[in-house]
Amino acid sequence: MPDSYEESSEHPREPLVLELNGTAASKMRFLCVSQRADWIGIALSTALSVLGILVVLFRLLRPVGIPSEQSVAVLPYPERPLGTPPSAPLAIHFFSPVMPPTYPTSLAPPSLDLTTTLSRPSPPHMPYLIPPPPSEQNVKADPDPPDNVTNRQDGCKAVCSNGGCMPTVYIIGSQKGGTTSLFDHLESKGFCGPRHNDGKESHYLMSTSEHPTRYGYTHIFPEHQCASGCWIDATPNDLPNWQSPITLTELTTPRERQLARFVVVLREPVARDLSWFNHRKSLGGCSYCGGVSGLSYPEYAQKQLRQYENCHPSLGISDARFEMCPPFGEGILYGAYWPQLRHWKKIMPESQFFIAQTEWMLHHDRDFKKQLYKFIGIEHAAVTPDFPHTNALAYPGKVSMSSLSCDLVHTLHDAWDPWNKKLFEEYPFLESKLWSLASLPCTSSG
Ligand SMILES: Nc1ncnc2c1ncn2[C@@H]1O[C@H](COP(=O)(O)OS(=O)(=O)O)[C@@H](OP(=O)(O)O)[C@H]1O
Repeated sequence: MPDSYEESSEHPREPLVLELNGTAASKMRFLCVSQRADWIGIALSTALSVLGILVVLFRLLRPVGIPSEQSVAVLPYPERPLGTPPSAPLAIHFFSPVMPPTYPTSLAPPSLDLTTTLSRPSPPHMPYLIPPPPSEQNVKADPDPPDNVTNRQDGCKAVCSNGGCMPTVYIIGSQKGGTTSLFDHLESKGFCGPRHNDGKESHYLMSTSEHPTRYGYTHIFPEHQCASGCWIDATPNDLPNWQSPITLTELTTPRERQLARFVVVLREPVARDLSWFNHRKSLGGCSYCGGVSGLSYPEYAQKQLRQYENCHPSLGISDARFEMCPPFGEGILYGAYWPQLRHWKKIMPESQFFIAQTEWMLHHDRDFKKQLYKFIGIEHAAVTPDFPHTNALAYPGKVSMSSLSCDLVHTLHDAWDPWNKKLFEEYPFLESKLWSLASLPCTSSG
């Protein structure tokens, strides 16, 4: 048996049939490998050529306007806890996330009304409205921003890249909590809302948004279309929406998440629910108004109560109940703020939330504004008195709380009360008396 065997040029592909001892067999393996190398080489080079052609085709066919991969943050997807993610009623997807939307020219950026240079505060120290700072492991690392991001850290200015900006202020709730008046006020101070839809709410982060992308979201906030550079997304459906904070995490860089400030104004739940009922009634039929169609408020409320009582009552007042009975845009759990905030705070650092009651905001508007301005990085802005009163949506049949029977108002109050108690325990700076039974007007049956 020779030490080596070279393929004969005369019989290049004839199989070898040899009797081998152990040593020869081990050598023979190399011979076979070398014999097959040609085939493998041919296969590999063919595969590489095909791959090359595909890459060239892909780059040629990619539509103009889609960002390159480097401009899209690839971030870890937070694990979704037990239970299906709830949805919300405003199932509106406003534009294709693939191509940039067009913006109405009528939405000119408002002028900046800030008295001095804006400066972003270090994590806020406002004992009245802000919960204590989070533990260190709660605060996410802040690596260097990517090269193509304008690194503007001052004041409320957004981080912009590739022509779009990531807002730094989010009014996430509560729906019917006076968020439009609050937004209008901040707009009068130079903040800018999304350049689509109603100019206030993007509805982009909610579970109903199809294929949200960083590009699609930031281009609702186009660079150079806001004189102050301070962008807000004021979508109040985000607070009860399971998906919203998860999507926001997917679309943002760690730095952008660190700059984000979440403003939450919570309205007494019975009043909030009635306002949301009136809102849908006032529109006289709309894509998300089905829930109130043909129902009086007492009928609607009883229906919501029954659904709530039948949905995992054994889970009591718990996160699990909220997860298992997701509020699809209405009902008792839609006004249960405690588990909603807990979900958000599992994903975003606690120190970045500004939480207040609507009633407090309206009755202590100067104090509220001072604290809010500091929180969002415009502490030098002049505090102008009073909030505008917008979005009252008056219509002939508008139901007032004082016209409702005390039996109904008390029953509703009792349904929300244990959720409110949890909220007050977790945020002792909130005032339980503002939401007490005595604060709710009603008509006694006797
Ligand atoms: N300044 C002032 N004083 C008293 N009440 C006020 C004020 N600003 C807003 N509101 C009331 O807030 C309700 C609208 O809330 P939102 O703007 O958050 O609604 S929405 O979710 O954006 O549709 C809506 O409540 P209802 O009137 O009960 O429907 C508004 O009247």
